[in-house]
Formats: sequence, C-alpha cells, structure tokens
Amino acid sequence: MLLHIPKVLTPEQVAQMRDVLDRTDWEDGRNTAGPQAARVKRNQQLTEEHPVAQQLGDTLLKALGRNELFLSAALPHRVFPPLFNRYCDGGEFGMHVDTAVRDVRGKGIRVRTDLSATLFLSEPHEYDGGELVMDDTYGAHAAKLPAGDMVLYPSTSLHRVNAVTRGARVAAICWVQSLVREDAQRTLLYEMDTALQALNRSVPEHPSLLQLTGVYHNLLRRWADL
Ligand SMILES: O=C(O)CCC(=O)C(=O)O
Ligand SMILES: [Fe+2]
Repeated sequence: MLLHIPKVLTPEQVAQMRDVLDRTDWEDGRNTAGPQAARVKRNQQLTEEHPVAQQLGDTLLKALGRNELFLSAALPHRVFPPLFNRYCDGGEFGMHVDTAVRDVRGKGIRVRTDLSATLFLSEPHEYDGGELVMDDTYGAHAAKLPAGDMVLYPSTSLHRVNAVTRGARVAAICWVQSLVREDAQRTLLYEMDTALQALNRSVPEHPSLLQLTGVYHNLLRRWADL
C-alpha cells in the first residue's frame, strides 16, 4: 500500500527544522550506500548518528507516535532513527531497493525494513524535479508533497528520486519494521480499522461493532510478529 499522510509536522516544526538544516554541513550520500545504490545515489545526507539528525529525528518520531493514520497503516514495531537528505544541482537517486535489514549502530538493535517513508521538508514550488517514483504491480506512482507531509510505501518496491534541476529538495527518511510483515495483511487491517473508526463515529451502539472489533484484534494477534 502506498499512502499519503498529510500534516505529520506543523508548519512551525517544518520551519524550525529547515532553519537548522539549511545551516548544517551535509555529507556525501554515497558514504552509506550499498554497492548497488552507490552507483545511482547522488545526494547529500545526515545519517542517524549526526547530532542534528538525532535532535530533529526525535521530534519526527514523537509526531509519528501521535499520528493515528501512521499508526493504523504502519502498525510500527520498530522505527529506524530518521536520516535527512538533500538533493540539488541535478542530484538524484536512481532506481534501487532499500537494504532489507538495518543495524541501529551502538544499540545492538536491527530493524527489518517493511515500510519506507519520505517526509517532505521543502515545498514543491521550491524545486523542479525531485519526484519520488515508486513501482508496484500497478505501475509507477510519483509523489511530490507539501512540506510536512509524508509518503509511506512498501520497502519491497523499486523506487527512485528524479533529478532536482532547480532549487533544493530536503527530506527526512524513515524505515519501519511493522508488527505485520506482509503488505497485503497489513493493508487489510488498515482498511478494517478505517471502517471500524467510521462505524464508531456513526453507529457507536451497534452490537456488531463489538464482534468486528474482536475480529480485527484476532487477526492482528494471528499475524503479529514480535
Ligand atoms: O529521498 C527520498 O525520497 C528517498 C530516498 C531513498 O530512497 C533512500 O534513501 O533509500
Ligand atoms: Fe530508497
């Protein structure tokens, strides 16, 4: 499932992050790429170990922890500490697939990447190009979202970022290990949760709601992988 999550960060939080990021010395993105990605990765980044990434990443993780759409769709078990990236002067990231398992350095924790997420920190009018293009069984989908919005997509998909030919595109990147590994199962639970929430708003006393809520939890119990 590919999902647009609007307003993960407030305009004030975006402005604060941009203020810090625009004054930071960025590193070459190829430093952390595997051999396949290194051939096609031309951007700048702050890895999760950079103090600026840690400070801003904490704010983003707190916002995600309160975001009902993210929690319902991702069913997060572990989130890899966010890193930040920047594309300018023709910078791009060619077609690649994300590393399946990432080590959280110094913590002895590994995160299986079930979901990838890009949180846009530049407004679309600030740059040309820079679309995140994801392939799935239905074809290619492009995302270029307002600052503060996030796109969430299965890490199994091949994806790329088009060259930025004017201005700069700044973003935060996250990977999520979900309680539910399979995208198809996770999508069913998300759709069911969305329907249950709508029923809870419109017919909260309906007796079948209890039974359906039970079905949701029993499916999650069956599929959750802890
Ligand atoms: O910049 C983006 O939107 C995606 C970056 C990406 O695909 C990656 O870091 O693996
Ligand atoms: Fe990627």
